[in-house]
Amino acid sequence: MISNELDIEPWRTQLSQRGRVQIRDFLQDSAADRIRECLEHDVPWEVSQRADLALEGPLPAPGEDGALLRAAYARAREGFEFVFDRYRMVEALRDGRDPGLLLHVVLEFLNSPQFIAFTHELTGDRGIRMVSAMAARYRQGHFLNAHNDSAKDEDRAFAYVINLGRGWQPDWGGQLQFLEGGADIETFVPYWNSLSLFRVPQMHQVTLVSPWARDDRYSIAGWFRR
Ligand SMILES: O=C(O)CCC(=O)C(=O)O
Ligand SMILES: [Fe+2]
Repeated sequence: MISNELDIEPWRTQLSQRGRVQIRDFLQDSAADRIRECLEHDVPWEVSQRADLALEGPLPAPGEDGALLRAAYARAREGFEFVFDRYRMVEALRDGRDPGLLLHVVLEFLNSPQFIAFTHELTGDRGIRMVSAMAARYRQGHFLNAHNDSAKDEDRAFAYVINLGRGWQPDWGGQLQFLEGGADIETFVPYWNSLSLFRVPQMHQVTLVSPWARDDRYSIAGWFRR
């Protein structure tokens, strides 16, 4: 599934020195295409909002989610906020939902001995023993404000994002932006089939996807966990 042309060494060095790296052309083209097809056509998406605001009912159709977005923007003025669509891969596989969905195979691959060995080699952290995953779809106007990915009940060593928005352009928004003291220190544009990887905890955000973005910002993301 991972590109055969990937030379890990320079990325390992950059990751250990800077704590973050973006690797282009990460998956084999055919794997990226197939996963993207699944994300676009087969995944039963749900709205992801702050848990204390759990939205009732079905996902609003694109263009009919204006009220939801306006309310989230108002709350974002006051504190941490996010809106995007997600599919919880770990829970879905565990609960036997959506049999035959390609994402189940992806989750199994991410937890295969081969991929865990790859995480050890790339990060130098041999304590990593599992990879969590969720699929995400940021449509126009979606965002995820600053947070650091630390969790009380999970030992997250690194966060990863496999980006599957086609032909992504810098002016389409949806950038993964790293922050220090409230200022941006580095920005990763979510280019097609790139892997963004960074040490946790680290402040970061996903900026608003532009109204003129010609694709949705699809991704598979999660954590390399100890
Ligand atoms: O999609 C991204 O680039 C980052 C997503 C993220 O920060 C998260 O889901 O915690
Ligand atoms: Fe995050």
